[in-house]
Amino acid sequence: MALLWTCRRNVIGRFVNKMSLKGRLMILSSNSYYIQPITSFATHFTCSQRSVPLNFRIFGRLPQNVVRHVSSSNSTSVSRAIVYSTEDISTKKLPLKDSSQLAGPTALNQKDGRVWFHAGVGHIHDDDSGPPRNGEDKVNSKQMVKAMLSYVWPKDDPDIKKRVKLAVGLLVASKALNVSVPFLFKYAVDTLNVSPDGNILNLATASDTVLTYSVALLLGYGIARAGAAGFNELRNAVFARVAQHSIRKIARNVFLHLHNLDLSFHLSRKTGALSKTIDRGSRGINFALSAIVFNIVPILFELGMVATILGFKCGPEYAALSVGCVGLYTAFTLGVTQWRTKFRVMMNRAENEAGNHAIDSLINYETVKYFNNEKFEANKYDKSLKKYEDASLKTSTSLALLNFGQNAIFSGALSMIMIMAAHQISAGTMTVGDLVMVNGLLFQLGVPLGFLGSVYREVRQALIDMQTMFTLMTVDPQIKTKPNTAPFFVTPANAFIEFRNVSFHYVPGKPIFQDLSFTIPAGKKVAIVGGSGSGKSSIVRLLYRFFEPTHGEILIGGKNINDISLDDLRRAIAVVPQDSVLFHDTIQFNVHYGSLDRPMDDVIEAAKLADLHTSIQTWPQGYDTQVGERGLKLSGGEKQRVAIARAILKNSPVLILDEATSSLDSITEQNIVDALRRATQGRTSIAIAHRLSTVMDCDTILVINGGRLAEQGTHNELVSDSKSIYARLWSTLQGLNSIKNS
Ligand SMILES: Nc1ncnc2c1ncn2[C@@H]1O[C@H](COP(=O)(O)OP(=O)(O)OP(=O)(O)O)[C@@H](O)[C@H]1O
Repeated sequence: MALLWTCRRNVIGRFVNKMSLKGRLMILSSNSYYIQPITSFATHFTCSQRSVPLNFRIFGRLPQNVVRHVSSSNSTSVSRAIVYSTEDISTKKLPLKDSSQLAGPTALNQKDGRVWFHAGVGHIHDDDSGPPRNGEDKVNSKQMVKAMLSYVWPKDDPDIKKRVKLAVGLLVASKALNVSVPFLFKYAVDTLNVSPDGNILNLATASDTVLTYSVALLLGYGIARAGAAGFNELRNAVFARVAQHSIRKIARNVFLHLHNLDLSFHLSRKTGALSKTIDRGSRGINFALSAIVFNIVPILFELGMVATILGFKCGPEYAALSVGCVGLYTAFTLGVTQWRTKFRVMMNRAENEAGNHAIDSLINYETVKYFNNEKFEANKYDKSLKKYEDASLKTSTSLALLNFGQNAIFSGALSMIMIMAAHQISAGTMTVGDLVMVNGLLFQLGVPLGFLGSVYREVRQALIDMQTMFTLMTVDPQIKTKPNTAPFFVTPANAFIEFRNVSFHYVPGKPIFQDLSFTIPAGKKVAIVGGSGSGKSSIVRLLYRFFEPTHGEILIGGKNINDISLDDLRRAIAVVPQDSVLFHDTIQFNVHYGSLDRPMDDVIEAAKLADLHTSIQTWPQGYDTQVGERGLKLSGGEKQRVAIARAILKNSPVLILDEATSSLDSITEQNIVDALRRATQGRTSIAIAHRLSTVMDCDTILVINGGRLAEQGTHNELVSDSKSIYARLWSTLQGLNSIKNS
């Protein structure tokens, strides 16, 4: 059953209108509910500052008017909401009078306190960059036109403006010449057909003047046609720079914007689809602009001219018929195109699906091979291709219908006008030249009209693409530098870190930290250990402000990291992540990436410290060795050493090593541990490791368990308490080592 929620008060952020999400309604108590997402992006489901209705489809039986005043203390829950059944939304809203009348768990047909529901407003997304999410309110047409104009009419670029003006001038000239063509033809025909006294001309006795005059007119006809085409092409050439310039500018801006968005945003999006959004959106601007300025407006302009000429020259019925024909033609075209759009959407979707599948499958080449799943992958790919094939067939068939209908309308109107003209010619009120002119004018009008369907469809698509892209531009990063934040420099001397009563979760209902507190003194080497999934890497993400705690504070140098600019904070921390992903470039580029303005000597020094330099020298191309996509041509250990080298090159007062040596053999690991000891001298360093042997010499070891700091101390202190988690971990490790060595 579909329900309407009206959020009354903003809880977390802005609500996304027209979205499609899946989640489950958690019932905490008789009047306390919250939405538990089951897809990652649904995490972003929030209420609006505005009242925004949203349809929910609940799987299971639900009474008509179900919940009133949904509330919960949980930060991700709806603080206050009213739920109505959809049957009532258009006419009257029927909230329950009393929240005590809430449907109980049985009525909600829920299991273990959960009701599964599917929410959606029926918005068709033909682009799997996904529906708008957190903070993404769809931009409206006005905002879009404004944004579009800012690129084609840039305030600070007179050259572009000049080009736009010139292009419009060329357009008017081209249309004026175009309309003059049938006139010149008419006069040429009349000159050759009718003598100055109004009788049929006998060409055998006609004077040379008649011939010269008609030749001049026909020459003019040719020049006008060529001129119209020439101006048209010139206009395209002049406008090309405007279009390309705006595409480049907007693509750059969107790209930069994407880099400013939160990690959580990127984790919930498909990267391929995002790049498509930029690509399609920026091209969409060009297309929509060109189509509107050089197609739709010119058609209207030409129709106006033709109708006026026909009205004055041949009579109002001609004007009415031609306008009527164009009106019917347009209505038919738009109607059928609208109907056909869904096939196009299906095609796009299937194409994206097939593309995503192909990429995913090829990226996982090795996994596919390890499990002999080539056939399975091919079948899955073929399923998407089949969908594409079906949709593509429907697109072609419906196009045939569109073309036929357009031709039928146009030919019918043309014949009627010709018959009317023939009557007038026989009555002597029109000449044969007039008939030729009417025919020419209508035919000329038919040429751009023939493109109307595809232009309309493409413009609609372009507008959707632009909307997706501009909507993306409206997404505000949740994590950003506060305005007027004063510069703050973390130095090795003040790089002490404190987590103060930090609570955090990625997904509501699954807390990662609860009241986590610890301090890391400046210049000390601290290790964080704990079971897999205990939240060790999450500590790093919180410190780096990739995510924000739901409660508590994180301080560096005695200052809350929220009060430090992201730039200052992130400059102070160098991270060697758990999965080191490299750029598809050379080793040198990848190490240099740690600090692009440092000289090559420093790059080599960092590589030496990371025990990488010797390996690099054994490769034929040395530092110019290509590492392959995501560094796939390097071994796990080599990748880790590149990541360590670039972190060393960054030269930050805080160095974080997240399982930085997990892929190394014992000798290399020992070399690196020694090197890191030197590199971390005088810096604050945090080492996350499963292999406790690598953290034995740390000044403090923090043991995380159950979202809290369970233990802390030096290795010896922790091992001496045989009941400690650390001691148990240590003895397990020792046991494993003795099995290995026996
Ligand atoms: N973006 C995310 N969205 C939802 N859950 C997440 C996300 N990132 C991590 N988690 C979950 O948070 C928990 C802690 O993850 P984290 O990576 O911090 O653990 P860890 O202690 O570093 O684990 P390991 O030792 O296995 O690397 C895990 O259960 C993980 O599944």
